[in-house]
Amino acid sequence: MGETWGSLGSTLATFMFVFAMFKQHIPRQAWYFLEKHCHKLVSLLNPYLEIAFYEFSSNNFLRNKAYSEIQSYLSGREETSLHASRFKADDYEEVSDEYKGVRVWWVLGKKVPRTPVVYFYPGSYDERHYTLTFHKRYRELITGEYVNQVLEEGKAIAVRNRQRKLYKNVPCQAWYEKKWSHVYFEHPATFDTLAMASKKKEAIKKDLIKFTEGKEYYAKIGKAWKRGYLLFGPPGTGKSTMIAAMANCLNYDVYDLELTSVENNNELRSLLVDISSKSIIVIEDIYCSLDLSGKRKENEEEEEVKEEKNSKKSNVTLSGLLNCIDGLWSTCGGERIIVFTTNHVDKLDPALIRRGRMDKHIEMPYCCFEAFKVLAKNYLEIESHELFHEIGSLLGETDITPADVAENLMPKSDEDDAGTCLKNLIEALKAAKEKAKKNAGEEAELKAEEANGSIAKGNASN
Ligand SMILES: Nc1ncnc2c1ncn2[C@@H]1O[C@H](COP(=O)(O)OP(=O)(O)OP(=O)(O)O)[C@@H](O)[C@H]1O
Ligand SMILES: [Mg+2]
Repeated sequence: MGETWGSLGSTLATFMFVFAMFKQHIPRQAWYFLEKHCHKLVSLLNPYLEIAFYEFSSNNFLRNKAYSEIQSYLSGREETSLHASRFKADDYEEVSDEYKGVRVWWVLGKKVPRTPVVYFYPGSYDERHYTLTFHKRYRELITGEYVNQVLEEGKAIAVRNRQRKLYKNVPCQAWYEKKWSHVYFEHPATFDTLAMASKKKEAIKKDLIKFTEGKEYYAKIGKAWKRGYLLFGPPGTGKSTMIAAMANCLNYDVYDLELTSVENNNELRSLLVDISSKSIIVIEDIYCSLDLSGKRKENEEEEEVKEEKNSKKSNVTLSGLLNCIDGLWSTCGGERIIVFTTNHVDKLDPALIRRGRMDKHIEMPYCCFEAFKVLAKNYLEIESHELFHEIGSLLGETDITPADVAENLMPKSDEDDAGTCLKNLIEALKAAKEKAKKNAGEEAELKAEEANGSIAKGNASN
């Protein structure tokens, strides 16, 4: 067999040599004709077939799922099989596999395959791709059963090994550059450690779980499988902590979308379609990210003119954002949660936060007694104390954020015990109460002065 191939190889080489000599005398049309038929000849003689699976689809929007699944499958095989050679990226090393007694070979590469290729996904030749080689005789078995099994198994392995990630968008110069960079998401916040009234917390948890289980339901009612949450409240009330708790509860990735570094609506759209399912898309401080206080622009042209004027700054418009939240593009991916946070809920455009876009509005309030008890348990590992009563009544009289309570409860040295920390908190609460009283007094004085001024003005004009 080897000899046959060897002699065939040298015959072809001689043919190619002679062919190259006469090449210059052959007219262009004839050259193309010969080239075409030579390829046919080679593919006819080669008993092996190759299939390429490209990393990116030609429209450059999505990473091919098949590519990722094959990657997971092969890395899974590497872990389970003692004999499997290492499968390094870009090294063209071959890994063999067997299915129902049929041998196949996988290679990861960037170059043009030498033999005829069936493109499962369109892509340019220098992209990364896996090439699967097998004997033509088993074409149906391999392209059907085997490939399906690889993809299924790869998907299962990926879910099992999933280490969650925190993504942030990065400005990119060229289409092939990655739009999102990531680190591993390791925030320790959970719903157990979140300081909040337990009834409210349970309701949010149930809402989230119901959402994750709702694939069929969403399909039945004809709604995209996504849910919007608006978290609003003063700084330090736990909005970001809540997002971390949500991600940990659902085992989702987090995409932290910084709108100010998104150049325009088009870029926002392509960022969005690049987000995988089972993820939380977060836009923090939505009020500060964009000028969303004004009315929704009725005239798209107006926005385009504005876009041209400040081509350097972010030109994401309110309508662009709205389109991404619940326009047709928003349905790419599925099983996604969108969370907006803000300290200024009253200043947001109602279009942005209407139900359907932001389905659930969650107010993150100042610290109540129940929330304080969660923090005391987290920070001091106590569930009751003689100072709890006093703290309870002070919390009822003044506004303090969970962040401030937490800071006071945290022991600052080895000598600090629970009593010391609780006393610190009582001092902080009293100081906050005094401050609030003083501010209220000053405000009342100012109002009285203003009222007197307007009366005096009225008298003078009379
Ligand atoms: N409800 C809470 N439960 C537990 N910890 C909290 C809570 N709120 C605040 N904290 C603590 O205070 C810190 C600040 O909270 P966080 O960043 O979540 O506030 P925020 O509402 O996002 O504030 P900002 O509006 O400034 O972004 C957190 O690291 C956490 O330790
Ligand atoms: Mg925050």
